[in-house]
Amino acid sequence: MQDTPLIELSQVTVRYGDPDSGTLALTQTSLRIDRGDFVALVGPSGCGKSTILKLVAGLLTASSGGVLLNGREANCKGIGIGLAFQNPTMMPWLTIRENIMIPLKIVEPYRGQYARKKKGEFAEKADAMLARVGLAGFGDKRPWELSGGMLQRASLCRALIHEPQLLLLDEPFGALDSFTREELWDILQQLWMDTGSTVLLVTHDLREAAYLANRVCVMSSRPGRILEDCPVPFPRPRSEETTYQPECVSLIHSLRKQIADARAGEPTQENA
Ligand SMILES: Nc1ncnc2c1ncn2[C@@H]1O[C@H](COP(=O)(O)OP(=O)(O)OP(=O)(O)O)[C@@H](O)[C@H]1O
Repeated sequence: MQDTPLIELSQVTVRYGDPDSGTLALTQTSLRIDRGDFVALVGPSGCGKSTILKLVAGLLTASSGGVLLNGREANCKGIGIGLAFQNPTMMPWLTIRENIMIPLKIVEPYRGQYARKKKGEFAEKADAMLARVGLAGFGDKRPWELSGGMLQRASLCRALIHEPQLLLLDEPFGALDSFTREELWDILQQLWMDTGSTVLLVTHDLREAAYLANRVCVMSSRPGRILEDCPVPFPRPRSEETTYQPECVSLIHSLRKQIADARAGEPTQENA
């Protein structure tokens, strides 16, 4: 018997706004993600990638079809979820350490212990995470004192500090220069390998998808659905060099072609 997947979308439809005439964002979308997997969602702009993340996070309800998390209907409280987006929103009046500790203030079982532990154990946990991402000593700084890349590192710490089972990432490195982005791929890969979290990553960067993911799911143009589910078989840990190996280059070309076909509304052919 197969284990219950952590995420299961079955024949999901999402229509925003008016139930008859609103924007149809997703149709017949099915996706299964097992615990510990790392899945990248790619596809034409506006095809519904972020909509899938919102469904999984319990921030949006499907118009029809099923969205199960750990076998139960998805809602914000079902399992621990970490979130990181393209532009990390930090509270400017808090230090970086305090920003990172925000999930501990909100999520049980940490919430009940927050008042007692925020100056001791929790602060040490935040500092240890900052050190993991190369930001040792930055805990007392305010957000405006950090660069975009540093803020994105801190935002990864905040997404992971409550040890979530699931990490949802929406173009987290999209706004960064390519060197910083590649450094953060390495950091994210290490964090994923160490924590065993399940990751669902939305990205427009196909090299990023091939570097990080175990599977890349290619979506059709809006209304979106999953067209192809491409395994990424390269051994771990991967490095920037991995993305220049012929097998990886050919995978990236194939993904690019599938998305170009999807944008043109043509049927895709795997590895064409
Ligand atoms: N709250 C909303 N109300 C109405 N329409 C929406 C809403 N959110 C998204 N949409 C529409 O639904 C479609 C899918 O949006 P979504 O943000 O999921 O796409 P995406 O693939 O993440 O886009 P991108 O790659 O450009 O970030 C788009 O046409 C978008 O305009």
